[in-house]
Amino acid sequence: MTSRDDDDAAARPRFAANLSMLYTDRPFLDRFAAAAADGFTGAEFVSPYEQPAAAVAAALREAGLTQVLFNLPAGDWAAGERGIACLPDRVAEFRDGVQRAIEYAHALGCSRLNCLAGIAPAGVSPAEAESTLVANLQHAAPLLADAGITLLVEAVNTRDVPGFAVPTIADAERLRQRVGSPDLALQYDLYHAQIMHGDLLPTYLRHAEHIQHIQIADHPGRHEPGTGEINYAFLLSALYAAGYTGWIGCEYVPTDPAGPSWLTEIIPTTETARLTETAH
Ligand SMILES: O=C(O)[C@H](O)C(=O)CO
Ligand SMILES: [Mg+2]
Repeated sequence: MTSRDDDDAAARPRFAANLSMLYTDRPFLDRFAAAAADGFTGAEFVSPYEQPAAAVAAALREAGLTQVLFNLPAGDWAAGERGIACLPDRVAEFRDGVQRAIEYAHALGCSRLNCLAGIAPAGVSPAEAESTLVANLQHAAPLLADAGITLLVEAVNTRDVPGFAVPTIADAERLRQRVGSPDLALQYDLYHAQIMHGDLLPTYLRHAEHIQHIQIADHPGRHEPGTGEINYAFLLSALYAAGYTGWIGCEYVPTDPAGPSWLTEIIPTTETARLTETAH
């Protein structure tokens, strides 16, 4: 497995709008067209399951977007759940969710699904939560691979989500190795990584071989690039110069009433790409 997205050999950024965070002033199915009008070519979101798959597929098709990613069913989001994969008493629900996710992914032509590990509840030891997570991923990864879908696991920062079972990408990589499946890859969310440890480009380079999807937002605030401390002009150039050819999921809370003008302002340049050579 490599970090390269084999369906597109050209090293140029491709941006997917996260429709759970962007365009939230309109109904979910209307967000696809809004994203396309603003220049996004892909879509991702937390969960399509509240809508019939055919309705989501029609909105995607009419907008001319590629469905890049969504999550396996992640529990009761409104109640604060952020995945159920590490919960020992939810294994049957997790496994049902894998089948449901495959159906939606096929309807949407989506080839990546993210597993949110969840928050280990009080009364469950870290060892038991991790064994549950490992067994669930060992169950899901080959099923998805047979369906033509790559399973990803994402680290989420523990300031926003206290107790999240996979806090850093190094933890995600240890988990990937323990699962031992060639069909499990990593999702690298730069916002979460900035909060947990920073060192964003060297961290990418350390794990590049297994990273199949990247998400972005600035910090602090989780707003669009250009609003905080992360130098996305440099980073995006450097990621692609280092061989990443996948999608960039734009998973941020927008503040600019004019829309995503940063998309045309942050354009990777050969000058910043050159700097990656010294970043290893
Ligand atoms: O929280 C995240 O970063 C995940 O990517 C997600 O899907 C929940 O928004
Ligand atoms: Mg994310």
